[in-house]
Amino acid sequence: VSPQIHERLRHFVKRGPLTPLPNSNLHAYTFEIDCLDVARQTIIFHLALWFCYFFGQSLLYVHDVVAQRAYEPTLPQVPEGIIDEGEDSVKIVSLVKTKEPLGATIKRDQSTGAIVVARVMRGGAAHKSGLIHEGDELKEVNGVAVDRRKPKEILPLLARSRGDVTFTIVPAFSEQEELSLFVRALFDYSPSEDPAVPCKDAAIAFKRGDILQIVTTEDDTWWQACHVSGSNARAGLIPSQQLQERRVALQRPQTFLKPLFPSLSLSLTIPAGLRKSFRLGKKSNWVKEAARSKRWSSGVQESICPPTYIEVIPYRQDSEERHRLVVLVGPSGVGINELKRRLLLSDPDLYGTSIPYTTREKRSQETEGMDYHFVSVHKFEEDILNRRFIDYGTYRGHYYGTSLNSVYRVMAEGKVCLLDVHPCKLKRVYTLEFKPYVVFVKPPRIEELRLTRRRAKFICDEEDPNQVRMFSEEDFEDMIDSAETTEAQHGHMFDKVIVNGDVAVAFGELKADLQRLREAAVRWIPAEWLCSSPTKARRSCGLLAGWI
Ligand SMILES: Nc1ncnc2c1ncn2[C@@H]1O[C@H](COP(=O)(O)OP(=O)(O)OP(=O)(O)O)[C@@H](O)[C@H]1O
Repeated sequence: VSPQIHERLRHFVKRGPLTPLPNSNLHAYTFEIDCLDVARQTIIFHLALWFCYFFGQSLLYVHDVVAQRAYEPTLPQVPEGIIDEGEDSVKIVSLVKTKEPLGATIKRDQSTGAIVVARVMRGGAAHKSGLIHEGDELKEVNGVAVDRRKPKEILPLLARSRGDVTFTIVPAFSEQEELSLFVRALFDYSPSEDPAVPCKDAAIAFKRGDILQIVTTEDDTWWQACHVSGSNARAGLIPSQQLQERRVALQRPQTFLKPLFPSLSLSLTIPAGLRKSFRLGKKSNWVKEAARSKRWSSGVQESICPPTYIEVIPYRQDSEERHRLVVLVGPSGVGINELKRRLLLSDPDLYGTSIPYTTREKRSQETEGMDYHFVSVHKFEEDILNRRFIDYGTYRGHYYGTSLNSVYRVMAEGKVCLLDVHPCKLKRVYTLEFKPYVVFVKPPRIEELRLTRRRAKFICDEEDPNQVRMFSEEDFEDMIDSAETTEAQHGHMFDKVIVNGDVAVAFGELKADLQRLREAAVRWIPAEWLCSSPTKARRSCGLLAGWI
């Protein structure tokens, strides 16, 4: 039956739509059923045909509407001459005017003479439409140019309007649109794993270290941002700084807020420039305990806010200043010296390292300026007073330290200076002058540590390089524990995190990364290096005060 019905329908359609009789009830339609051979059809067939026709006709009608896109609203023509070449883009807003007023006031701008929207009343038709905003410049009302009229001449135009009122508007330049705030994300975010995101499709994923442009911070909880690099420039939702801080605060262990031994926190100064494996070796239980307390206490002082985003600005490097400071930080024994050694060997003309200062006696096999700069106690203390050390400390009655001079020396040779400092001392060089690139060397999971370090030994006494020992299970645990704390406290300063599992892989990654850094025309540097006062962006959204 259906092919026949289809055939009949086609026939009807060709002949044009059927017209119901004025008394349109079911029995009154004629439907030209004469074209069917009534004699050969049962009553049921007629009824089926009738229904199919009825719905079929509707279906064909809908098809035509969709095919011709006749459902789209038609915008009025933009009158010629109203908009000059190169002028701001206009928008045409059509509102349905009821008896209710539009809920907006207009005024003449004193400086430009333009007619602008002075106020949009909350809850009024204009406000509810979301299409008219304060500061919008009115060009036309219902096709009549208004830009040379007085406000009182425009009101009658509106009063006369019934039904649709069409406005031609130059949208106001909104402060919020002006927001051009770049941040580096300090955490990984995946909307698919976030049950709280209002709309997963409207959000964007990012990784720690990604540079994001914040487009709007109107919503306190969900900002809008887009990736600066990459093909997808679509803005999407990201957790706001406040939201992320709240989330981290909820996850943070209570001990973080309660230092165990606050009084010990400043008493430990770890010498710089020493082989850290030696530091690992000299750890006594007391030292370990104190080190733990130091982590929490300094953490509380420095990281009241959990790291969320850090404001950055683009910095164009000129070829003259390609060689900068590369700071390697990480827990003792993680492999910083190993990576530094491999970099120096791979390209001795490109990389150099700062030579530590010490007050201890030079040994026969040591060379001044190669192993250490050997100086007197008086000279060392003078340099301490003159703030010439990035980091210094004492061991067995001798001073050891890394001086700013030794960094300047390497940089003056046109080399990339590889510096290894305790993260607490990073602040000393975290300035525009040095523009450090900070690499955090992180241990892998404990299983991989056991596997990769099963034959590794480290020097455990600075005074005696022959004193070596193997890693213990406790060393691994301390390394992981310390890495977590360092990352939580100083992670906002890290440009790159390298996991040192397989040393060849870690070295390859570090080398390639430093190569990319040298070749990059633009670098994203912390805004705090350049602007001590709040930036325009900070003012406009009232955020990012201090570090975030
Ligand atoms: N990925 C790795 N796989 C195996 N052994 C490693 C790896 N990285 C480093 N080592 C070895 O671990 C030992 C300690 O490394 P290294 O001295 O570089 O650590 P460090 O971070 O400089 O330590 P410290 O800060 O305490 O001086 C060395 O014997 C080194 O060769």
